[in-house]
Amino acid sequence: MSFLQLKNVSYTYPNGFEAVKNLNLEFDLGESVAIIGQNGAGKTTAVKLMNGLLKPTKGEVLVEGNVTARMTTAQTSRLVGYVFQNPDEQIFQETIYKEIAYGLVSKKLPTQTIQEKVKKAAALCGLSEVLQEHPYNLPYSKRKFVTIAAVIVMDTPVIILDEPTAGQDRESTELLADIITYLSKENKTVITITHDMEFVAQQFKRVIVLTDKEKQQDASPEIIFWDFPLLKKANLKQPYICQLADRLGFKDIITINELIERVF
Ligand SMILES: Nc1ncnc2c1ncn2[C@@H]1O[C@H](COP(=O)(O)OP(=O)(O)OP(=O)(O)O)[C@@H](O)[C@H]1O
Repeated sequence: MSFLQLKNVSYTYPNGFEAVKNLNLEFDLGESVAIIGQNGAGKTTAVKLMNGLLKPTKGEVLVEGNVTARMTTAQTSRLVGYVFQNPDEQIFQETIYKEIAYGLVSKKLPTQTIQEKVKKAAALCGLSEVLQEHPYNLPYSKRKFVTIAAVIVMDTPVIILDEPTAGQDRESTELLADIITYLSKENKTVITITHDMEFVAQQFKRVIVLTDKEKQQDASPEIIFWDFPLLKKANLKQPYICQLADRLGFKDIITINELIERVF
């Protein structure tokens, strides 16, 4: 049985708008998965259903075999951590240390354990030097790493990152890739929503495409980024390396190394 399952899940917002329809998905521990799709496709709604912030209006979400509709949001979020799209919806402490430590303090862990865990999460997220700063002394892109550290520190089996690449420069995107790789090695399930197709091609072996509330595809990037009707339907662009390979007459390539091997 998969750790996280969505079975025929639909969600209609209180205003009557259906944002997710008949979604069936399964995630195992240790998997690293990207969710992509046009604006408004239902990606954020889908992940909020996974961590219990929303409960399905039809179907079931199961975490470790338990139905989230019968769990409190707090219980579900102890298993499925969610880093919000907008860090400013998540940050409310006056130092970065306190922000990362908040969940651990709520769990009443010993101070030394808290210090050790915060130090480790901060180092992973490139925040070791700024722990005593006010979060709003950092730029928006760095505040996103504060919220990532605050979720990682809770050690949940599943971690959802909602658009972590938005507004990030090359160095920060590489740091994100390192964080995701580290978490996968720790046997965490990492589910990442992103509009950065280059990042998806480089980082993920499994990609889920949502369009207009429904799942269109759940496959490897090699399949997804060479499925032109799907890319058109989902309003997605091929990564540049695929575009170049296509012009050179090669197919099914998604990395620079693959292209080099074919050319030379
Ligand atoms: N609280 C809400 N009440 C009503 N409709 C909502 C609410 N939140 C989101 N929606 C609508 O549900 C649809 C799906 O939104 P969602 O944020 O899940 O999409 P998304 O794929 O994450 O989009 P984006 O890539 O732009 O973040 C959109 O049409 C959105 O306007």
